[in-house]
Formats: sequence, structure tokens, C-alpha cells
Amino acid sequence: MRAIPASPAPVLEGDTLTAAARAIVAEEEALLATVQRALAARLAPARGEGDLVGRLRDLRDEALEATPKDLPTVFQEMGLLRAVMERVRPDQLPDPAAPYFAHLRVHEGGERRDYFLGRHTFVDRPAGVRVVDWRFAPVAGIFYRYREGEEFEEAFPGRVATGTVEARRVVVVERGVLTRIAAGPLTLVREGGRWRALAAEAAALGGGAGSAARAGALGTGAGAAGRAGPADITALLDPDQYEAVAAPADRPLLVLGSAGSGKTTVALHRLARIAFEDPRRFPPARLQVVVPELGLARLAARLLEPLGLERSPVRTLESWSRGAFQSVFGAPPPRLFPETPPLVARLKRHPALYELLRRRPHVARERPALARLRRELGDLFVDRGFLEAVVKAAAGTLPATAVDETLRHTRLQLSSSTEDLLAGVDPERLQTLDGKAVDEDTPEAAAGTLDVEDLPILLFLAALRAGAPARKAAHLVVDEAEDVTLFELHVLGRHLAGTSVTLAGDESQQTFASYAGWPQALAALGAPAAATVRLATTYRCPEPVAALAHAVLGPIAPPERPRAGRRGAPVSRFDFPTEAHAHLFLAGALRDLVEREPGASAAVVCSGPEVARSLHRLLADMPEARLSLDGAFTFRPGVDLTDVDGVKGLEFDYVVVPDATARAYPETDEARRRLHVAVTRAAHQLWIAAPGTPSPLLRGLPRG
Ligand SMILES: Nc1ncnc2c1ncn2[C@@H]1O[C@H](COP(=O)(O)OP(=O)(O)OP(=O)(O)O)[C@@H](O)[C@H]1O
Repeated sequence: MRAIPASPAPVLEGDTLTAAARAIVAEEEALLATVQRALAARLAPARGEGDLVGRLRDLRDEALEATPKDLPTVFQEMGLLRAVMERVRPDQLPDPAAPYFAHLRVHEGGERRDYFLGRHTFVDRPAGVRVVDWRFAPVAGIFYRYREGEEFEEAFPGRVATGTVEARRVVVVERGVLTRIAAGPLTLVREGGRWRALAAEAAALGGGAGSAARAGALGTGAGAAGRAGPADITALLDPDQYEAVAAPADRPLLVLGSAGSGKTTVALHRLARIAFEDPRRFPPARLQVVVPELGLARLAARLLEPLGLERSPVRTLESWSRGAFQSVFGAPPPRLFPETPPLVARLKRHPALYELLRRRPHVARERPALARLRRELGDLFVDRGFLEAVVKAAAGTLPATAVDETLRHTRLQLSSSTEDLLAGVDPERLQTLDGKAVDEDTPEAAAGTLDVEDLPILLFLAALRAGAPARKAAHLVVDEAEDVTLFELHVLGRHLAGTSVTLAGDESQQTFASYAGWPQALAALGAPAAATVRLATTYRCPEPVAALAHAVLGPIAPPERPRAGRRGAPVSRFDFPTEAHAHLFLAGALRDLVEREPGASAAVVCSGPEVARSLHRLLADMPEARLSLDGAFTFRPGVDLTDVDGVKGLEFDYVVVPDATARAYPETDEARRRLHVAVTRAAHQLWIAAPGTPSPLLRGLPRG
């Protein structure tokens, strides 16, 4: 039963706001003032808390010197003081500088009520103030599920509420001042002390950036000084995203969607909601977020802070594996080889290897000692017949040369190091002229090492035999799951107490041959019956970027092109005769951008770290330009010079791909996915530079 939402009143008369728009501003400012007054009254005793702490300290000193007769009185006063201090805990109240991020007015049973959605609950009935935590189901349900003008029906505790949504507004309060109001298609912003209406398309992401880039210049205004802040993402969840966030805690959930469709957003909000609803079963220490890359781990930790989960552990897969290794085998992992040959790594991450190992008969009931498992693994990786069977089962997705590469690499790892062979010789004499160990930088450096890919395989082999780990997570989030191996998923599943898990991923973004299919991933995790939600709108990328991202995938693109949330600046392509020309041009454009838009984030996403380093040298004098490799992102405004391997899951206002050459991005599925990942990091504008021979994947993108 839904009424057609009323069409919005016009907001502009010439250059000034209409009376209707002015009324909305006046109403929201008055409501904010009411909430702030009520909060100030509640917080007033807390302001005196400093005195209370001082008084408590005095009483403690008094207690040290008090006579036994006086002690009970001192203790009683101390008890009273503590009770007062516990009652007034400002950290449990909304922050008056930004007390809420949305306003909902409902008309129910002849009564009109205003609710404000925020991060803490604060109710002052006489003042008519109801700020509710967004995780609190009934009111949030109305806000996220219905639009302005619609009739609602929601189950409240003990009753079913029906009524009409009279107002549904997303608001931004910065430092206590209202700066943005979004009501349906209307967005009003306060800039330079004046309110104005934003064009719908510029408002769509709350960034306020226009779509008209100055010809030849990078930047659309997203990071210009003095802009009103964007809306809080928690206020923007769409109905499908909210249904996923509100899914029952014990239901395993698979969140799929194209790049930038909100998978991470949904997974982390679901985690926050589950923890809020049952804090005993889901305390922060028993929540686990695992992602493949360090950059995304850092971002996820930052995103969890405002959700009240600053203490829940976010880890990279490698760090998680190391921890699990220590707890399962009672020892830290042995020395790891720093750079596993790519083909060997691919074989060790491949689903075909997982299937062959899973199907092997396992007789032992007890968990074998680590040394035995290592031997077993070593034997497998020097067994040509076994490796050939893996390549055959991989059905064309692993080249035959992976067999010899793995044999050679494993033999080196199993051999004794020169130091071992020369045991007993004076260690000083085993140093080379440059002070390094004898084997360093030689093929023999592999002796005695494992590969990082071996850790989950060993954990998997141990898990197959026996014994559940002692410490288990209550809820697990695995993000960018297309890059998580079946070994890792299997072991993660063994470290999960029940079925409370969220797996998020996108097969178009796999960058390491480990993706086997979602049913296989869920089965490995031990959650085959997960509910699946597909997010259909790509919110991050404007239309022109989403279109190019789809075209770049070519034959491996999903059949349906994802819907882009808004229009935006066209993608610019620049061809240059040489890399030097491209670098000089880009360095100039980036300097110019940083001057014009000091609040913007830009990333130069290179195909590999070497290109990032050489571009960084050109910008070395610019403090805003950072070399951000191996996940070392600071998330501050400025320019990150980085590579495609480190940016999965991240986003920047502006993205520059500086080396879209035929060599860096040939016509292969892997290159298609890598370029797709690089371009889909752009939230406002994308530039592509092609020095030398342009990548064939740019076909269809005209030169700018
Ligand atoms: N409903 C929404 N309305 C507006 N913005 C949204 C919405 N949902 C997500 N976003 C924003 O879109 C961007 C992408 O979200 P997110 O990182 O969660 O996507 P993702 O699917 O995990 O992306 P990727 O596949 O690249 O990792 C973020 O800036 C997020 O705040």
C-alpha cells in the first residue's frame, strides 16, 4: 500500500531559494536548535564532571588519613560520587557538534512525530526530542524502506505501526551548524553562509562536484576549499542495502555487486548492527574482518570507527594466517620466501589444487606435527605426477610451465642452505664482502623457507585431520572474497563459531587466479546455504567511468551493465609518443590540481611499482605527493602514487592511469580485470594516459 510521493516543490526562483525551500531550511535549523538545547541541558551536569573527578581524588586522599570512625562516611560519599559520574556519561550521548544525520517525520494515529537518526540514542520527551541510534530496528526500518509521502507498515515491539512518512531528509551538521539538507531530489547546501540548491546530478553522491571539468584540467571541484561536507554514508543506504544490513545475524550472507556498489559498506554496517543487537554474543573482540590487501584493511578499520567498532579486529589475510598458524601449531611461521615466483603462487592458490588435496584420503585422526605436514607438502610439490594432475584439473587456467617452476622452486626450498652445509665454520667468515649472508640474493636464499601461500595450505591440511581451534569468531566478514583462496576460506570457516558470516565480492575484480565460483567459495567456508544479495547500482563511479569499466572487461563483462548513480565528467584519454612526455604532462596537471583543490584525493594508479616510483621522483618536491605502495595509504587529501595491486577496495576523487600501454594492459582476461580495478577507483573523474602503443583495451575510447 504505497502512495505516490508528492512531487517536490520547485526550489529556485531565479537565483534565490523559493519559499518552500526556505521553509525547509528554517524548519531544519529550528529542529537542530531544539535538539542542541535539550542536549546542552542533559550535558550540563557532565561539564562539572571534572570537579567530580577532583572531589573523588580528594576523598581518596582523605580516606588514607581518615580515622576508622570517619571512614564509612568518606566511603559513602565516594560511592555517591561514582554513581553520579556513571549516570552522566557524555560519550553515550550524541555529539552536539553533529548530533544526527537524518530526520524522519511520521504521521501515525493522528499524531506527528519527529525522529532523528544518529549514532547514539537520546530522548527528551517534554522537549519532543527523539534522537535514535540508526541500528535501532523499528524507526530505522521506516527511514530506510520508505520514501517521503509513502504509507508505511512496520512491526514495533508489541504492535504494528502504520502511518505516512511526512518528511525524510538526510542532513549534514558540521561543527554544530547545519550545512546540507537532502529531501528526495532536492539538495540544499550552505556555502559561504548562504543557502543554495544543488543541481540534482551534482548532489547525487553528496560530494557536490560538478560534471563540467575545465577542458584539459584535472578536477571537477570535489576538493575545492569551503565545500559543504558530504552526507554520512549511514544515512544513504538504499532499501536493498538496508535489507542486507538487517538480515538475521545467523544467516550467512553473500553480498555481490559491481565495483563501488556498496559491498564493503553493507558488510561493515551489517557487522555494526549485529554487534549492537546482541553485544554479549558479538563482543568486539569476537568480530573478525579479513581482507586480502593492507590498504583495504586500513580503510575498513577507519570505516568501522564511526560505526562504534573501533576495537574490532580488521586483518589482512596474511596477518590472519600468521596468527592462526601460531595458535594451531604453537609456533610462529618459519621464514617466508619474500617473492614467490608468480606461476608457483598461482598454482598454490588454484582451486584445482584445493580439490585434489581435499579428495585425497586422510587417515590420521590426530593433527600431525608441523614437521610432518611440511614434509608432506614438500613431497607433493616435488612430485611431477601430482603437479601435472593439478595443471590438468585446472583445465587451461594454469600453464604447463607451472610444473617445472614449482619443482625448481620447491627443490631450492628443500635444499640445505650454504650456512647449514658449512655449520661449524666461523660465522664471520660466512659473510660476503658487502656484509650480506652467503645466500642472500642468490637462488639458495630459498633454502629452508616456505611461501606465504603455504601457510593456509598447511592450516588446511591440519584442519582436515582433526581438532577445532580453541578461539572462534562470532561473526566473520570476508571482503574482496574473489581474491581469497579456497584454502583460506576453509580455514576461516573452521575459526568461525556458528554461521554468522558475510562474504562480499565481485568476480570481475579477481586479480589472482584463486576464484573458483561463489558456490565453491561458500562450500569451502562451510556456509553453502547463504542468502545472496546483488547490489545493482554503482554509487562510486559516475556514468562515463562505469561505461568504460564495463567496456574494458569486453567478453568477460557481466551480461547486465551496472546502473551508475549519477552522470559525471567524461573520461579523458591522452596519447603520448613516450613515457617521458606523459609523465611531464601528468606531473603538471597534478600540481595544478593540488593548488586548485586542496581537499581532493587523487591517485595515480600505475601498472606496477616502478612506474609509481619514477612519477614520484618528478613530484618529490611536493609534500602532497606520496609514494603509496604495499597498502601504505594515509587517506589524506593529496596525490597517492601507487599501483593497481594495492588499490583494491579503495577510492579517490580523481584517478589517473598513467601507463595504459599495450604492454601493461594486453588483450588478456587478467589485464582486463586489472585495468577494470584501476579505473573503478574513481569517484569523480578519470584520466587515462597511453604513452607509446596504447592498450587495445582502450578501443572505443576516443583520444582527448
Ligand atoms: N546507497 C548509497 N548511496 C550513496 N553512496 C553510497 C551508497 N552505498 C555506497 N555508497 C558509496 O559508494 C562508494 C563505494 O562503496 P563500497 O566501497 O562499499 O563499494 P564496494 O562494492 O565495496 O566497492 P569495490 O568493489 O570497489 O570494493 C563509497 O564511497 C560508499 O560510501
